[in-house]
Amino acid sequence: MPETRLAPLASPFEDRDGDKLREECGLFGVFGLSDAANFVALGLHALQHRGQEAGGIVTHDAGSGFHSSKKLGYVRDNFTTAESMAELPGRIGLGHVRYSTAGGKGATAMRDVQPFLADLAMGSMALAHNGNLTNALSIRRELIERGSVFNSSSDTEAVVHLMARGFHRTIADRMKEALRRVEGAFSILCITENQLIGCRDPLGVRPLVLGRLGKGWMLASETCALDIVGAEFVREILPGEMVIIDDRGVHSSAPFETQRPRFCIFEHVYFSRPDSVIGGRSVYESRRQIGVELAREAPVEADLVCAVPDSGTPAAIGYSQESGIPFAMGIIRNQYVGRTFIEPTEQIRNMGVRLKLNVNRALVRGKRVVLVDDSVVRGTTSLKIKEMILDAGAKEVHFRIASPPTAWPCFYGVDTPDKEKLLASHMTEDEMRVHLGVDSLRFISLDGLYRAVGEGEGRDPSKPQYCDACFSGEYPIQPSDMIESGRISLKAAE
Ligand SMILES: O=P(O)(O)OC[C@H]1O[C@H](OP(=O)(O)OP(=O)(O)O)[C@H](O)[C@@H]1O
Ligand SMILES: NC(=O)CC[C@H](N)C(=O)O
Ligand code: SF4
Ligand SMILES: [Mg+2]
Repeated sequence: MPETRLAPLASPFEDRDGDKLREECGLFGVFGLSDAANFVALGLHALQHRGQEAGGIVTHDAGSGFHSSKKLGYVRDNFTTAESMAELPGRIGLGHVRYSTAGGKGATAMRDVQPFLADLAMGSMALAHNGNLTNALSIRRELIERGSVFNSSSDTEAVVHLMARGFHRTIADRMKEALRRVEGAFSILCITENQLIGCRDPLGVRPLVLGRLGKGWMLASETCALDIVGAEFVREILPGEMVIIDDRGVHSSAPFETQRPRFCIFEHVYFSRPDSVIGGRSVYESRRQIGVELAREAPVEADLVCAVPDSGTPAAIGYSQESGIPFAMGIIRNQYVGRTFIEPTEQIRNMGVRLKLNVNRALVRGKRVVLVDDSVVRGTTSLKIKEMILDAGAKEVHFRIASPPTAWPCFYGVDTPDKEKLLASHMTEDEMRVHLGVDSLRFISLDGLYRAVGEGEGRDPSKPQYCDACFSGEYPIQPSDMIESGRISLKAAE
């Protein structure tokens, strides 16, 4: 018989060292609509940018109980046929698209794909998570010692086991009890045989919104997922709030001690879709405004403003509007390359961004070009694009970046390279300019970014309004597992 081994205990929360800032996960839950799985599949499709490794849907049908389907890859390839939907009957549904932040290196293993379906003493439930738990490893260790048998290498599974071992009588109360024990960032959805439950961590690091369609309710990571099914946006779930949705409506409670919210500012910069609305602000408008602030902070004489598409586009438009320099499509994106393009051979891997982006040679020849991108992480994209654009005959290249230098890793649901691989962790802005070989390079200031997302006075250093740890190194939640294992030493932890 072939041997089956679970990953060794130490591996689940190793630094995954992705190449880039990888997105997070997307959540979509439906209550009270027949064929809920159809809505879930559409909602997940709208949230595909948040995770492309895998997707899963669990439904509950009053007659036949729970049904689950979990697959690696895109929603469009796995959940679009009538047959795949027929396997998921019921009027309660929960879906998840995943980009892993915990678990073994490499591609997502099937056993880590969410939602997790579990039988508890009082009934079955399915649970899905966006975020990352910073004390999952120590909880896992403790629970394994007490006899829990973990089936995945995901941090999220700790919540399931805490719920299974809880003292309370209802699933919602068990969930509260479990979530009071975990630390980190979480927007979590859970379905039972008669409820859809949603909860945001006390700091509200990750998003979660409530929508309504006819007699049905929805909870989703972003409003763009409500739009795709024609649902009305009702409101955001508040930081630290739990909502329980059943046939009588939506019931809200506050299971945690109140804390000052610290929403992830990078959601505004990059992760969320530009057609989503966060905190009453259009993401597109925030990004355009970042471009406006950048043009004020870092003007330059040039002939064209071009975006590194797609995520740099709204900021490039803002830069152009404020500076008066015309916006043009100097870089064209191949729409058929996903965010995680399969790079089968070394030779193809080396082509890197060329697979996705190409320079509009006729346009940029002889021009002084301002290039606007949302972020510089390792600098790989910027380096390649600069080469391509100079090769096409541009006279000057000026990079303008719509976020401050990314110098610190994220522990709250975004997979980041090791700190030393982040260009900004060991280079000043000017050293980066020399490294990238461009005529000028400027990042938006942290204050400028705060202003662009609606904080007119900028960042309040005594009470920052957002999580901005990847720029500031000020972590609002201790990454306990990482500190305990000696893998990081942080400003905040020193
Ligand atoms: O400095 P780097 O390490 O190259 O990382 C920064 C780049 O990575 C992201 O783009 P990516 O190509 O990953 O995806 P996108 O299509 O979502 O912009 C981001 O938008 C930057 O362009
Ligand atoms: N990116 C995320 O939000 C991931 C959720 C969870 N930590 C996982 O790895 O599956
Ligand atoms: S560290 Fe950065 S990416 Fe992570 S939650 Fe905070 S702001 Fe967002
Ligand atoms: Mg990009």
